[in-house]
Amino acid sequence: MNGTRLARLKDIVLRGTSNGRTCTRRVSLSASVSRPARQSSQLRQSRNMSGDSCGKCLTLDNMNPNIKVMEYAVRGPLVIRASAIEKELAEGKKYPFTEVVKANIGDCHATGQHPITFIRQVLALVAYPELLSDPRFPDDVKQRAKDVLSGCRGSSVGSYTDSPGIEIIRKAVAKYIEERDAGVPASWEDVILCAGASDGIKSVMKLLKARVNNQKAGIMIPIPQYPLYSASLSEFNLHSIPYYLNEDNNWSLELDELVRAYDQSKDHCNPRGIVVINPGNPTGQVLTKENIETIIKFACEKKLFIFADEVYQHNVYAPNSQFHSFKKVLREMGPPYSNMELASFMSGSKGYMGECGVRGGWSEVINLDPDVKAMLHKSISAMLCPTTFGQTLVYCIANPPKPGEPSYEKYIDERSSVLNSLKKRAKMVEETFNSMPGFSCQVVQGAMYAFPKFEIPPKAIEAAKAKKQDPSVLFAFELLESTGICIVPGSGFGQKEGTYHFRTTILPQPEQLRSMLEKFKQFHLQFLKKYS
Ligand SMILES: Cc1ncc(COP(=O)(O)O)c(C=O)c1O
Repeated sequence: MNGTRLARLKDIVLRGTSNGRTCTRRVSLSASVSRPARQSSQLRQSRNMSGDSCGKCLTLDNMNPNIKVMEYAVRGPLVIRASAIEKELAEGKKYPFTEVVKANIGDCHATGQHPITFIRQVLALVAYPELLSDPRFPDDVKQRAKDVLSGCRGSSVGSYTDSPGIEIIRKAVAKYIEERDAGVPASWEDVILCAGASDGIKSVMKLLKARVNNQKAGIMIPIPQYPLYSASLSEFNLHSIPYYLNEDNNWSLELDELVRAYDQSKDHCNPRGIVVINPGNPTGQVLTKENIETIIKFACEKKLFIFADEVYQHNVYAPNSQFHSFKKVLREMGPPYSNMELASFMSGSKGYMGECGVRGGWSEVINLDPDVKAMLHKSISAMLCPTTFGQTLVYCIANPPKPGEPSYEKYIDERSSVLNSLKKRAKMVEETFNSMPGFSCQVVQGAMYAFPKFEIPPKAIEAAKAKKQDPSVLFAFELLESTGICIVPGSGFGQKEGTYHFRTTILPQPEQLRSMLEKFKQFHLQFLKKYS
């Protein structure tokens, strides 16, 4: 048969022996593979099976190198150790503490936050529509559940939905955005529902080509950053261009630094985008409108795609801070800025909802070239659809109880109680760290974290060096082993050379947080003594 002729192949079954046992493997080959390619593939497979006795096809040597270089500190080695300690405690092993406090991750319900009743009731009804006639559920809850079910094929959340999400929910999100942005129009066709903001961010980021004009494409990211960004950039083989937030000015984002970072990156990459996290994680700063205008002007001049991570838009605590969406500011600036490409991201995991495990969020992507937009939709369609529970959560956020509806008062009560308590905890954390010797903690204006700077004694730095660890990692491990408190070392987010930080959430409930901070203080004194 002609070697170049394409042959249509069915699945083939390969047989080999392993330790005397016969093993069989079904290998699905692509629909059109040239005959020589097929023969050599068969040969490789059979060699592997007989020679390497059913050895692994996928090894560290031949796997995707981009995944190997990925790091995600929020769930890194420290957290693995914390989980191991938790198990050991449950099995009766003795530690100088009785519980592990997971202050490493913004997982609200895991640290005792109560779910919002309205959200859970709507989720319950869409899951089990028989309850629609149950008098314990208020009418507005029933109506929201019916709305969602009417958008589901077969009136069941067990069906796939359109890939960008259920149309009535996308329309509700567009309306919500318009109201949030004081009437600046939003099109439902620019809204894409996603399985958490992480999913939305990655879907847009993967549109960027990894190499442009023979150079790696680069994305500007804040330092400190939320490690999803560095991890995703590694995964997509894109270059990180770090720009530093100014800690001395409450983690402000300054133009000079953007220009420096951009100019220095030009030798080794082709800058294509900029990520801004507002309110900031891990730094908790809330950008002013003027600040956002400056960033937009910079991005316009340098032709950068803007990724506005706005998942903490409900979490603003400082009395003189206010959330301004990038979309609103950009539209109000008029042309050419109002025509810039922007993707903004929102999540059901944060805010007053804290429904991290439900996996719901949205992206609003504006001014995209229509052909690119078609590609984005094609790309997400390969993943079928975001979860219907995640979409239902989004519907509850976008269409919450209105004044006069039966759930309204309880909803407002629960929502304000979560947000007011977070505000108090933000203050408590900031004040405690600022009272500790060698610590400085900026005002937690928003989000769910504090990122204090602290001094580490030279002997501890040497001890860390001997272990090939960043000193912030040594501190965090010792804190965990002595107190059960799990935080994330500053090195996981990026920190200026010679400075040491860590990130803690403000999420433990007030009593637990108070006791955690007390233990933290005592540990710190012991640490200073140990390494003095
Ligand atoms: C800044 C930021 N962006 C995105 C996410 C991801 O959120 P989600 O749970 O919606 O994927 C997080 C989660 O902590 C975050 O802090």
